[in-house]
Amino acid sequence: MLSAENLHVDVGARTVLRGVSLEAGPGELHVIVGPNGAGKSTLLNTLMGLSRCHVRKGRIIFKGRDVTREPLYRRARMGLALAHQIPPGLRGLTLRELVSAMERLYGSAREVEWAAEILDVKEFMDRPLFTGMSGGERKRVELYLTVLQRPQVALLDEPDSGVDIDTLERIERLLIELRRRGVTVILVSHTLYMLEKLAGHGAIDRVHVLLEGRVAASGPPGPLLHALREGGFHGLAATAG
Ligand SMILES: Nc1ncnc2c1ncn2[C@@H]1O[C@H](COP(=O)(O)OP(=O)(O)OP(=O)(O)O)[C@@H](O)[C@H]1O
Repeated sequence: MLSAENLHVDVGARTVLRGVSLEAGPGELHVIVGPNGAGKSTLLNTLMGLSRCHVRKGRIIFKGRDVTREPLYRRARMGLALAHQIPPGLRGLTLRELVSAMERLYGSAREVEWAAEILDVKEFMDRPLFTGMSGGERKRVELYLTVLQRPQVALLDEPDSGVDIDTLERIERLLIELRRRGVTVILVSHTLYMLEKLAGHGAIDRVHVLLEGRVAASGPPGPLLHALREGGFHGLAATAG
């Protein structure tokens, strides 16, 4: 469905990714973990096609097509969506107005009623975006807007950061449901506790550990999450050599 082949990416004057490869099939949930600054957001932004991420080498294949040079809007039309780590500011619109505009673009919001329920966003419908929303509320709305695009591949950048434990549980349910519905998810997360729960449900297909712009380890979640719990990224880096 989506693969990165030996991606080397510069942001500004800095080389951030140094040969990253991964391959996610239909309906798979892949998790990217790594220390702050390892390049996780840059990887998602590059897959989405944000113009500040300059691909110096390597390719991105989406649905069998080389999209490395395709602009963001074309990738979005093909079925790729990104939930930002820090949702961009929107002004002058209520959530209801945005939902009805998106409904015209992507089809019925009724199709994703299940996501509105899981994320419990109804109370925000008549609030202007994102005025006065707490960090966790904003994350829920951002996730809902991503699902509303009915993507085939959802790139989720730390949807779980700064949210309370009840919201974490909602996000877990959302991830399990997206996977069940055949949506491919690439998730960046620091929440080991949530990842272990998801792995316990058999909901994670693969974990990739990114260290200094390279995939230091990649595999099924059990052994990798265990190694991270025991030794942190430092321990894993030592094992990976
Ligand atoms: N425009 C830029 N100019 C210079 N360096 C940049 C730029 N954008 C990102 N970087 C650097 O690239 C590195 C990777 O950033 P990125 O946001 O991808 O990390 P991350 O793994 O997502 O980190 P975190 O876990 O803290 O969110 C960081 O060291 C960051 O400072």
